[in-house]
Amino acid sequence: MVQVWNPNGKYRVVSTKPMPGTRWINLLIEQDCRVEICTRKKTILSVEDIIALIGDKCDGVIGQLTEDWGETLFSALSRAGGKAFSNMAVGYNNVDVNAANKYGVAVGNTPGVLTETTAELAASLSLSAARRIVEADEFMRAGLYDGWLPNLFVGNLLKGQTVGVIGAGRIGSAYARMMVEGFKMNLIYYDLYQATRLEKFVTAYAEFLKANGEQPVTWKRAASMDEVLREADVISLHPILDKTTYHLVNKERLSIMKKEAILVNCSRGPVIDEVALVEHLKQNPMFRVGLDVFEDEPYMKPGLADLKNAVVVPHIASASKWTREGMATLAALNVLGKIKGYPVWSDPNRIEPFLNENVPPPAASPSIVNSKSLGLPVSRL
Ligand SMILES: NC(=O)C1=CN([C@@H]2O[C@H](COP(=O)(O)OP(=O)(O)OC[C@H]3O[C@@H](n4cnc5c(N)ncnc54)[C@H](O)[C@@H]3O)[C@@H](O)[C@H]2O)C=CC1
Ligand SMILES: O=C(O)C(=O)CO
Repeated sequence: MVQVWNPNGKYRVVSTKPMPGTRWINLLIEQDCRVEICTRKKTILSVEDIIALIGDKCDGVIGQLTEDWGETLFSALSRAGGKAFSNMAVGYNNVDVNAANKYGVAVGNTPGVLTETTAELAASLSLSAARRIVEADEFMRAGLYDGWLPNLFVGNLLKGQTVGVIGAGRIGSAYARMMVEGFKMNLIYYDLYQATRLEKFVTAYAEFLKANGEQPVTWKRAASMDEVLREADVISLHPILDKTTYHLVNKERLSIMKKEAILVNCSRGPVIDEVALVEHLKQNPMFRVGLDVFEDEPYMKPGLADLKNAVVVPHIASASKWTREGMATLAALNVLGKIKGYPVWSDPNRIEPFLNENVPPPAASPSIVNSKSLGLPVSRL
């Protein structure tokens, strides 16, 4: 149930799951690591399962967003001599960073490499919901199509409508750009910070459209999230999950959205109150959702699976081959960097040098979220 690579390696690195590609394994082996990969069929490993994997001596662990990395696991890792953990994910709401700090364990994540892939899935869900693709597909397969009809699966036109983005960070901004440029939608966004590059992009695109005699697109930074919910026709959620974003979309907020709006969630399930959402979908058949994430993954709240106005996929937003291999590489290099005493890369938004397969990666950890708390040195590169 454990696959071992380079058994005589000096440092023991455990991966709680097999991960795509082989580059991440090779990079670890080249730096004298013994790599142990858990191959158990059980999808979600418990804290006890992971304690058993850590054992008595473990220098670092690569883990998954389904695992509960809190006090118990960080103390177990620390007892085994480990100082490094990396999630194979950009989101790390499954990690208690304070507990990691207490045991001096560096916590890595994998930003950037999944930005476009995740935004593309959000765009796919937006289109699937707007054009009722899943419903129509089911209809065809059921043999119900008996000829073209003026009223068959009529959906929403995106062009000229308003796309709303909540959390215009890396992924939210990439999604906004796709929807604005791809479908000539106007943008309204809400974030704690100004998305300057996104604003500049939309302004430049508007100029381009105007110069070509077309209606220019517009953008607005909303003063509140409610403003986005009231005004947008398609709304996509891209904030981190923390105390401030738990149930950000609840019963009251659903009620202020347009009756024919589309809501997409590729962030984390608990950002939406899913029970309230199921009720809202039942009451408003023209309201549609595209969901990649769920409040109690892997489960859906009762009733959701029966609703035709919901498109649901199993947390696959980052699932492209290039991205998943890149995530594995970044996670492995986060752990390796700490083990080898390398500094932390100065800009986690500029991770390309780590992904170039033709040259060795920089001697740094690409992204350590608690580097400041641990006082880790920063790379000058
Ligand atoms: N479904 C999936 O497979 C994936 C999900 N994700 C999720 O997407 C999240 C975002 O990823 P990135 O864009 O790379 O992170 P990011 O840090 O670049 O963007 C997050 C944005 O949310 C904003 N934000 C934080 N609190 C907010 C609030 N209360 N209201 C509005 N905005 C708020 C931040 O200011 C920031 O701009 C991750 O934390 C993760 O949970 C990421 C990748 C794949
Ligand atoms: O990276 C993340 O946060 C995910 O959800 C998986 O890609």
